[in-house]
Amino acid sequence: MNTQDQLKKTVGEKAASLVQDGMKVGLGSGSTVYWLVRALGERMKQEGIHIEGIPSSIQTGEWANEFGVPLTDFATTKELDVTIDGSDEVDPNFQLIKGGGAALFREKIIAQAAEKLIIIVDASKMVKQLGAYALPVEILPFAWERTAYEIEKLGCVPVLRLKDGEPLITDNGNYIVDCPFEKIEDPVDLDQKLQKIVGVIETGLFIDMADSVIVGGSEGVTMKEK
Ligand SMILES: O=C[C@H](O)[C@H](O)[C@H](O)COP(=O)(O)O
Repeated sequence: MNTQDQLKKTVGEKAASLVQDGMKVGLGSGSTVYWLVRALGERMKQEGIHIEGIPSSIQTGEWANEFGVPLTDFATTKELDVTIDGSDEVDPNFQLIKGGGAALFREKIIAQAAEKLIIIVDASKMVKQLGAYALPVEILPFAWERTAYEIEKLGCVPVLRLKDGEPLITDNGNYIVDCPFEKIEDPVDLDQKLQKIVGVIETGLFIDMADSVIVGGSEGVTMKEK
């Protein structure tokens, strides 16, 4: 396992240790969340705690099944105690860019449903300013070229995300465009402008949502609170 994967494992396990018996937990997506789900399954087996999760992607649901974390859904549960998720960038105000794994729409739903959002990252994701990571935006396949044209007016050239040479289809049946803004001076303003474009389903900007960030770096694990 390389150093970055070791850090992802460490922060995933740290976050799992904060989950308490009886909690309903939003389970994010991505390679860091893999370690979280695995550690939650371990805790359930070893400590006998019982939790229920709602996954933000088909992949996370499969991991939950693999590691024995029971799942529920929003038909039976409207509020979660905590959501734990990875991120692609985190700025000093805890504003986030997410969606590298194309799961941003469901991730934002489980983030909003939770009393607390904990973000787990290795130190490479901590940035002074958002934007070096191209911002993922989920858009409707219908007229996607027009939606991308409107996004372009905000200062980037959106790139349709492909998989095996074809447009990547999200778990929700939509497309993703990756938007290389490079420097996002005002994430709140950009998010508002993007949300106004008809055809934009959801943006990868998570504004004022994260409460804590668990960071794994060379000097160990630190938990930063807002
Ligand atoms: O759509 C994917 C998510 O936003 C992920 O949480 C994000 O891309 C971070 O993933 P990873 O932990 O694999 O770096």
